[in-house]
Amino acid sequence: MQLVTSEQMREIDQYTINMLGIPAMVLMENAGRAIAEEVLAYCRANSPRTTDGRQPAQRPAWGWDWQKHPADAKAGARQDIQASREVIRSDAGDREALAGECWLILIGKGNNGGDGLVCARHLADAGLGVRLLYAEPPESLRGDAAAQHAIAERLGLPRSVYTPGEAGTFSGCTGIVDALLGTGAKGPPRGAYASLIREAIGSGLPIIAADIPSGLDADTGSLHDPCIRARKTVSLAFMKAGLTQYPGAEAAGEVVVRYIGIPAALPPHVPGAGQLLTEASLQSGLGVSVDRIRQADGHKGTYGHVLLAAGSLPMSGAALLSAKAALRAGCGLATWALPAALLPHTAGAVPELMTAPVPDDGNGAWSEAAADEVLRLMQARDVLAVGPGLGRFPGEAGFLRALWEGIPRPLVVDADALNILAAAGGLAAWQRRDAATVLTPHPGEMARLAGLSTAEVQRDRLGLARSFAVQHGVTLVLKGARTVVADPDGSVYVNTTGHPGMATGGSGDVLTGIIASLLAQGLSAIQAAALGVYLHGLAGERAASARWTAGSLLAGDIIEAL
Ligand SMILES: NC(=O)C1=CN([C@@H]2O[C@H](COP(=O)(O)OP(=O)(O)OC[C@H]3O[C@@H](n4cnc5c(N)ncnc54)[C@H](O)[C@@H]3O)[C@@H](O)[C@H]2O)[C@@H](O)CC1
Ligand SMILES: [K+]
Repeated sequence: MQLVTSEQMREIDQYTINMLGIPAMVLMENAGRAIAEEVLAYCRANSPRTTDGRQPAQRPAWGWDWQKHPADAKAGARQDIQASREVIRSDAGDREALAGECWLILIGKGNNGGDGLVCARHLADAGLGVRLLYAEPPESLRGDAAAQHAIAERLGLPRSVYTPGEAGTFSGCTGIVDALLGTGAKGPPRGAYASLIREAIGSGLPIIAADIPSGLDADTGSLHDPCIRARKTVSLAFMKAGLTQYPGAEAAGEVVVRYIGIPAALPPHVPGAGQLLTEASLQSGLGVSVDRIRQADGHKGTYGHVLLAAGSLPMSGAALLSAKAALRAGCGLATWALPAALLPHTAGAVPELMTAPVPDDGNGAWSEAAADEVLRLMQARDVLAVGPGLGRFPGEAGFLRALWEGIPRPLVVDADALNILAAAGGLAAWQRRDAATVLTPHPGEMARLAGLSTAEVQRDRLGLARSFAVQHGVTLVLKGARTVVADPDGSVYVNTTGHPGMATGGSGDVLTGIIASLLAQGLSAIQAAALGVYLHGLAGERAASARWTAGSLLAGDIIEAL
């Protein structure tokens, strides 16, 4: 599924209206109607007055649901048809059930407010009580939004203009539609918008947001103060990038992307902000399947050989987790290069794993000289993963630089290897590698690599990942909820799988092993990184739901679920 920024959405709107000739009023009509359908669906699923015995929609405890664009998949088209049928049903049968509902529609003065006015009209027709609350006097509306206001006036929809602090603003209401600010918003909500948002949140009523929650930065997912907290957000035409990233994803609640007549194919001059990683987009966009098929006549050599330079006396488990994950992700062989002193303590822990002890003066630590042995081992291996549990040690920069420059094969750099890279001047000071290079930082490691604070990294994860990958010619996996994967060619992917229980020690080591394994099986850097984060998240979800609660999930469980 395509992600867009506000600016890109504006260009797409303009192209659709001016170049294709689809009238803006048609788009607004479709948008408002789609939002109304989502309000009705919400009412039916949550109202005690629902009498037709249908099960309320199960809201996922995390993640989001979205309605697929009809062009995305046949399943999506079916959902759209079903949504229309439900409205017909409501016209005929549910009026009584919906009659107790009274929704307050918050109207801003731009086109987002226009969408709210269309929504109100459809809700009233479906039998809901509606009240319009304008943030500013309706005379301030222009263009299509003003035309929608005039229609609402002729229909006699009850309305008032917001007065801060006035008693009774929300009394008798069962829900709120937030149509205050959309993709045309600039900066934190000002004036009446700010106080109305605060009062709406304070009312405790369920809120459904039109396009984006007002106060959200639609590009980055950071929140202005104040920002609407929605139960559901109806993203129009395309998913706005900021809805995928925390804290925006939290403020948006369940996200539903609805088709409003804007073609699914982007205009030629609009690049898009990225793609959501789903099974469908992995297959169609990146040409990889989640099902890893084995050849009938394949042998262990067919699926590649991973070398792992990892582990030190206090952190040998990190290497074992990476190695086992690599084997579970399907590589034919894995060898662990380890400081020799670790061998007696770890031999046989993963029986399928080969070991290659590296001289260490008996201290269980790495040294600059150890790079020679890793380089020698790499002559007969396909991929090197370096970092998990590596530790910091004298000569570390020389060690890593020797591997970085001396290995003409794919390289996965994680954990302490990333910290070594950052301490040695960052990527600006290192030459570009020709072979695939995948970096897998968590936000703290990313901050060190990019010379930023962790908060700065988290403020615009998509933008930073893209610019870093392009600037340094590496494939970047910026971990965290909704992991971002960026390719040196500027393409960006946002993962959709994962589970809060995966926030546990060793989870990243497992991911490193999976990505290295997929590289060894011949996938490109972006294929391996994208499929790797998708599978890692999916395995985490399965491990959590099958046997464990979120809090008790261990990294090893993710490997078992692979
Ligand atoms: N033709 C189109 O372009 C379509 C637009 N659509 C809707 O229109 C929205 C975009 O509409 P607009 O571009 O008119 O913009 P918005 O409706 O998002 O808001 C812009 C208005 O809010 C004011 N404003 C901006 N930032 C503010 C802030 N921080 N505090 C207070 N006021 C602020 C501006 O002065 C402007 O009047 C989309 O999000 C979507 O909901 C849909 O109707 C589909 C078609
Ligand atoms: K909104």
